[in-house]
Amino acid sequence: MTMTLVEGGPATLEAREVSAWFGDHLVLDRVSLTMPAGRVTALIGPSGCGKSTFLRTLNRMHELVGGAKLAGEVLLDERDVYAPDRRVTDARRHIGMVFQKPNPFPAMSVYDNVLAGLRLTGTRVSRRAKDALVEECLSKAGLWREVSGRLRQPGGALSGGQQQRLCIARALAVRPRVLLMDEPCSALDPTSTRRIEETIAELAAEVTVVIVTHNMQQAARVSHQCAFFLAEQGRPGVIVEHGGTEEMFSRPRDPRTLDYVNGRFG
Ligand SMILES: Nc1ncnc2c1ncn2[C@@H]1O[C@H](COP(=O)(O)OP(=O)(O)OP(=O)(O)O)[C@@H](O)[C@H]1O
Repeated sequence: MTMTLVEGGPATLEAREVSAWFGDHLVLDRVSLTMPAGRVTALIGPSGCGKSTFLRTLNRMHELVGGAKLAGEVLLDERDVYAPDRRVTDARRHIGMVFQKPNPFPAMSVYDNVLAGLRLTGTRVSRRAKDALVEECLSKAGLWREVSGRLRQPGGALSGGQQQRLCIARALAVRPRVLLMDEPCSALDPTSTRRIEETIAELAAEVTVVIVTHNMQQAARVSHQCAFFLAEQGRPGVIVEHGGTEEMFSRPRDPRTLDYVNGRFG
């Protein structure tokens, strides 16, 4: 049976009073944030303040950790991704993720890497549709021109930056409505970083992007809005302030935000 791929388009993601625990350790305390459709939201803040944990609550990856708990709601276009009738695989298909370290399947071809997510979701498509999808996703990830002649080579043979763009292409192939990126450039050289940033800018029109970054220039370059997380003196992480990126960098309301974006701590 051949199914057509479900078309999505960017969705608004809204976290309402999200708290997260590892065992008894509360690491996020009632965090609320709206990540608007088709925009890039950057999560910034010092190490250990809960940015990655927050990101993982958004597509139900937090619950994969033994002993992890969560309270609050995450709404994808107003529907709770944690609703009892909502399948966890649906949440993860609609809300894709790209990790800090590029993680393509190293022995699998570039072509098959792009399509790997379709297998996991059980989506079957014709050969011609697969070819078109591979080209489309690699193009959107800014990689097509570099790899169009080596689609049968293993994913592990690409450079680190190319591998990360391959992971972006793989995430796009299941047509997510939101793409979560956890420090996607931290393992990459400046040229590859620039390519990924260009890719993010191009993607924003069709997928909502939420990116964790320690690089303030990167946050300023790629995001439309920022949320500043902080966990003070052993307390759980909270959002101190969020708003338009330009405003957050030039005239934030909270002095701690100003200190952080100017590199005075963290
Ligand atoms: N798997 C885990 N088990 C137990 N505690 C964890 C786990 N993952 C994270 N934590 C704790 O949760 C808190 C938030 O960590 P998290 O990784 O979300 O912060 P972060 O802001 O993303 O940090 P960084 O910028 O260094 O990646 C920290 O105190 C961390 O030690």
